[in-house]
Amino acid sequence: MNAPLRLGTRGSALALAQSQQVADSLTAATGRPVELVRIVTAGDRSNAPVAQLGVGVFVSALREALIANEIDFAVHSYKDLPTLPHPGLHIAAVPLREDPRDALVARDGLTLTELPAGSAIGTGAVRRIAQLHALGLQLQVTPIRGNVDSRIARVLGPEADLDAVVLARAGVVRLGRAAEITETLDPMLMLPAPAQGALAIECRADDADLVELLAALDHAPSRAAVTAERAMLATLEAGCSAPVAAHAELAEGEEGDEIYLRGAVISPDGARAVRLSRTGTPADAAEIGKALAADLLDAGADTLMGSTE
Ligand SMILES: NCc1[nH]cc(CCC(=O)O)c1CC(=O)O
Repeated sequence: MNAPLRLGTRGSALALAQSQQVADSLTAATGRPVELVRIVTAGDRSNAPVAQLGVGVFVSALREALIANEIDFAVHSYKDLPTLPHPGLHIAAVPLREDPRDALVARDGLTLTELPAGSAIGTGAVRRIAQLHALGLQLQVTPIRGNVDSRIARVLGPEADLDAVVLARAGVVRLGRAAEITETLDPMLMLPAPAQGALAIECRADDADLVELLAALDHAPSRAAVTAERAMLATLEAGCSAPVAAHAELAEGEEGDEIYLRGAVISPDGARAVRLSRTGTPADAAEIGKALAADLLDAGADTLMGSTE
């Protein structure tokens, strides 16, 4: 019998939206019914800042449910996954990636450069804070946290207290709120987080039938791009604790597909940055990422922790 596959998900609006989208595309591609199973994570139960909890708390409850066979598979925002692989689990698919860029939601339809000096701009990630400082726009950068809806409400809600927020475009799009984005930020200004906009579909490594079934959702170019970005991040983590950004693009070259990987390490105060790039073939995605990380370290990435930490 075709019993429904159990897809474990967090209860946040974004997690539910992306899990439902994956469930629908799996059913469309394979005919298998999928049911969503809500998993409450330690991160959902706590009000402590994410910086203190670490994003890992959102992931580990789902992984424990997988290992305990309470669910069959899980959908993660790939950028929230630790770089170390989890024993016994397998990333069976990386579906077609959403636009990986960051987005601005500002009052009155303003773009980043149109914001008047002194405007209050909110964002949570140290990577975004560092790059906003690096732009030298005389903005008042305010650290914020919370889900996508509450962050947008800080600009557009009845009790708005900020002129703008920066967040991942993919999350806003998945929640159906793309119309509220006032500018999608060029990676030259704001290089995204490694794997931003991509999902990771994970199941038990020994569940061979499911590994094969889920492969129907895999999108090879998206997987190659994410592999390059994450290999860069993993190599840098050993030697550097400053904010890291990466963006891989695939393009047709004269001898087949080419991957173009850009990486940056920025000091937290934005005063100094190392930005470099590398190209190669998609088959060498991981090697390109590792090599770019080595280049960044050679160029001084490990010396970029500023005095703000
Ligand atoms: N940091 C939390 C997080 N993890 C994944 C997304 C959504 C975008 C994505 O899937 O990369 C977000 C929100 C954000 O950064 O604005």
